[in-house]
Amino acid sequence: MSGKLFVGGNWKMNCSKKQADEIIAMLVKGPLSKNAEIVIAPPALYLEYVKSKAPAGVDVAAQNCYKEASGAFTGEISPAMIKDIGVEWVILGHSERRAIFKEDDALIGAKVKHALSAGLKVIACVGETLQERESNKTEEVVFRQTKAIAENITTWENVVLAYEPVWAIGTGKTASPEQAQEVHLKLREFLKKDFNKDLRIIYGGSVTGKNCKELSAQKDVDGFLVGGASLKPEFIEIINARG
Ligand SMILES: O=C[C@H](O)COP(=O)(O)O
Repeated sequence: MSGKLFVGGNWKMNCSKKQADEIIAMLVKGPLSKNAEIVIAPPALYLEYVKSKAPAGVDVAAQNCYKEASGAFTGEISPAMIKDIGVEWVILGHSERRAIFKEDDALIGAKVKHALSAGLKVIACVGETLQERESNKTEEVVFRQTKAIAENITTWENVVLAYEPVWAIGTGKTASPEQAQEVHLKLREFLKKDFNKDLRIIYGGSVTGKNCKELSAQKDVDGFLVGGASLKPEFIEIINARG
């Protein structure tokens, strides 16, 4: 899919207010390519603060939300609350949510549906573990996860699909540009065949200033979801990967 390079920065459970200020100062200084769509995802506690300080052209995302608008769900936040503070995006289905917090395809699908109906835009994540890749199950796993998401999409233009092989997340072991391209193309073909739709498909997993250019040059890589490097100065290099 052509268009701007989509660059998401997932801060995960990192940063203090002071560190948030430092990252924002780095983004204010830039330079930020006009050919990039930038979305940063701080922890929920800092969403409103980061939103108020982020420079023009940098959007903000929550890292998760629940599938209901309100109620007795201690510890959760709803899409309505995210919208209420002026934040437009949410990340759903991240592999850390799947593995550590035991979120399954059905819950992720329900979250996608509700977030979209509340007017949020969604970065929905899929990806196989090392064991699944080594037993040739990559396709089966990412198709199953993508199907559970796609079946719940009502507004396709408001969804970005993030392919994040679990073995590449936070490990320094990036998928090669060929490995990323291969899965992205398969996902695109799957969406076309089963849903007659296209989505922006971004790559996540140890993206750095060093490997971003080659990855971003792949035909079916529409951008990145960056973890660790989104907290560092090299995030600017990644934003500018395509110039
Ligand atoms: O959401 C981001 C991904 O989990 C990638 O994290 P990473 O860049 O630290 O490997």
